[in-house]
Amino acid sequence: MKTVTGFASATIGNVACGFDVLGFAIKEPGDEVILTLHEESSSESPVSIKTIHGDGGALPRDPKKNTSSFVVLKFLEYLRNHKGIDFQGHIDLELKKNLPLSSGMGSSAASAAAALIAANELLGGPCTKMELVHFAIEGERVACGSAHADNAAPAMLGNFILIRSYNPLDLITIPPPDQLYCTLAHPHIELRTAYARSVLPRSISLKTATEQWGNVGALISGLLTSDYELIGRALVDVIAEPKRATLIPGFYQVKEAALGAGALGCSIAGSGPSIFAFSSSAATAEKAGTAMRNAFLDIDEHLEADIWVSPVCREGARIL
Ligand SMILES: Nc1ncnc2c1ncn2[C@@H]1O[C@H](COP(=O)(O)OP(=O)(O)O)[C@@H](O)[C@H]1O
Ligand SMILES: N[C@@H](CCOP(=O)(O)O)C(=O)O
Repeated sequence: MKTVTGFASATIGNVACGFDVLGFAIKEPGDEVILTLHEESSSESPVSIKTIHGDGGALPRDPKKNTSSFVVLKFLEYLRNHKGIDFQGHIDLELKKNLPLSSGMGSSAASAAAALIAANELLGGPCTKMELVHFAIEGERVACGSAHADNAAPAMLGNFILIRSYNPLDLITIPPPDQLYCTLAHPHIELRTAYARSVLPRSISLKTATEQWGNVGALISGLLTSDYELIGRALVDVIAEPKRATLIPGFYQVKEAALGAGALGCSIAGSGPSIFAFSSSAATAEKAGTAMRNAFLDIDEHLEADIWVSPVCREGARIL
């Protein structure tokens, strides 16, 4: 038997104005997937979920419904159809779910990326990370009904990832500025990605579109030139945030607190309920975290929130 452990960290999709086309990874926390290879096939499915820790029993144990096992099945299918590798053994999967579910932290994508990096290592590394990312994106379809890449791609590849095109998939890696820090505040409530997508408008005005893509261009420019003031100025979302803010108790108070503590900008992490802020120093990022946590506590709901401060992860999914 051979055992391999894969790790993939939390990601923040959208990054305010880049709905479905921009995301980045932070260093911690993340999901772990432990795969054990058995040379002999022992069941109908080549992948079995043996244990899931930390999900409170919420996640599917059916290998075709959990993102971690589903993407390994897609990976094995690809090997058979495109690499001439017809896997005849069996893989036992153990998932350590360190990321909160429906949190806005890309938890399903982290499970998928961790499983894929481990499966690829287990079978001798037949694929590149750029090949693996296709399966991680498909895992999002299982998780929330849509194959958005802004969590899956940075979970696998690290850095900021801009999705220029979904068909064909065209991903652009943007390394982070050296002094960029992310503060992530996760209130202890759940907001399902699929529901948070259902509240979005199906069409927008030309004025709104123009404002949004102007900020996307400015944000990319700020990231590439390490222009921290421009990054903050461009962190404006006029499409998703106005609709989703109402789903997050205290959103505007938390945003004001982060900016008041010196953060460059602040918006919803992915589809929420987590909220992220950028700062140009670790000290300011820590101050913003304290302010965001206190703001969540001060609202009528008195929400507890977990806070993480992290630079952007440049490595992506890795073997532990
Ligand atoms: N292995 C998995 N890890 C996390 N979520 C999963 C997994 N498999 C299926 N899901 C489902 O994915 C949906 C999206 O949740 P999740 O990805 O945790 O949200 P977010 O991306 O906002 O953190 C949830 O309904 C969750 O139950
Ligand atoms: N672009 C997606 C991002 C979802 O991120 P998640 O971490 O909440 O799953 C969206 O905004 O729906």
